[in-house]
Amino acid sequence: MIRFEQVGKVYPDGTSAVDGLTFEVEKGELVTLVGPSGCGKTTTMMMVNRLIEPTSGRILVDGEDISTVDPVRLRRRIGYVIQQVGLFPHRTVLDNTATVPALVGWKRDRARRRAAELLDLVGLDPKTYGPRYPSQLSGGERQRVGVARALAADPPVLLMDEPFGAVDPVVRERLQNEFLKLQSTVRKTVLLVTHDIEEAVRMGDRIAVYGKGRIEQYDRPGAVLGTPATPYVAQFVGADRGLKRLSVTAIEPEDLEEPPTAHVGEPARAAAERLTGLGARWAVVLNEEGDLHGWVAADALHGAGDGGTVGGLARRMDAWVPVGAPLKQAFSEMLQHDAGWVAVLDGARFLGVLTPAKLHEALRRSVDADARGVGRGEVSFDSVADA
Ligand SMILES: Nc1ncnc2c1ncn2[C@@H]1O[C@H](COP(=O)(O)OP(=O)(O)OP(=O)(O)O)[C@@H](O)[C@H]1O
Repeated sequence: MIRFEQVGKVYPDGTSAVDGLTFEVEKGELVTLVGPSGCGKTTTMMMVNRLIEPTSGRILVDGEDISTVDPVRLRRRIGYVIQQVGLFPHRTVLDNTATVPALVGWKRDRARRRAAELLDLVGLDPKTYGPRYPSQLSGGERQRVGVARALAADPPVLLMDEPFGAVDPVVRERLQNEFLKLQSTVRKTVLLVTHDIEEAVRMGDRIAVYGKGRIEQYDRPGAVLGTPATPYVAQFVGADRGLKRLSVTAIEPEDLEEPPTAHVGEPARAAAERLTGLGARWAVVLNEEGDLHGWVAADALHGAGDGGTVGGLARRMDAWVPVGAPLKQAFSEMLQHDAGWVAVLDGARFLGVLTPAKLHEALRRSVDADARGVGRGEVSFDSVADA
């Protein structure tokens, strides 16, 4: 989809920004370009929409050498999101979002309808936010408008330069998650520039780690963390790269334990006896549909009088994550709620719990899979126990 062939850029003052860049981004893939300041990430990106022209090599988009494509026509196919967002201060959020469709000749009504759809998609209610001006938004909201605007004309390619750089870490993580969710539905071909290795491994299907003006390693996040190609990459990803793996390893159903369960309507006495028989100190409480209701302590069940039900003694389960979430999120929930385990849900349905021991196993399996260069799902569970 985007192909760099021996691309180089020397600025007029003689600065060589990048040299011999050769890599390919597949259709629907999100590639992060990561590296320290001045290593050539932005130059790389701006060559794709011809805001900067390479001095050697060529870039192909969809098989077409872009030096032969009219820049204006090219940019219609390429959405661009930058850190400073660059919204027009005197236009409403709705009109800002409708800018590109209007530019490419859509009728005003159609452009605005599309803009409203896009605002909705990035989590901003068009009725509330559409009429506002950019100065009436928070930094995170402005950033979302930037993303909506870039997507408005439905370009197949999206360039994002430090798109979440201007907001605090909490908002940043939320925006990253929202964008990943969005990307899983819109499947754009994305180049995302960041200097933050954590962001690069979280967001990227593949990562290009830049040294000065060149790519030191181009691979899946797990491989970059697991087997850094050069000492430079190892230093850049940091000594705590094992921890960073928590961000890129998803919780899968086979990671889960099945704890004792009890049902909302079940008599407390019966549940208490069952837990004693199992030697369990607590149980997960489910409703009739198998959805999570909460949890209950064995002590509480034992203390209940006749006629008490499990539902009456159940407590809310605060520590839970959706299946497929990264291990880091599960770990963070455990710490935040001082819990020894987290519930894992598929929608509302209870799938099981993740314990610290299982979390460790999942991490080991992910290391194992990357060491062998195979997908995680193809590694048998036994191989971890043997490792
Ligand atoms: N117009 C220019 N003229 C001369 N040199 C430039 C120009 N623009 C960028 N450079 C230089 O090219 C190199 C790469 O810059 P670039 O902006 O691509 O890096 P970057 O990795 O995006 O950095 P940052 O993370 O700080 O934005 C740097 O040494 C920079 O000083």
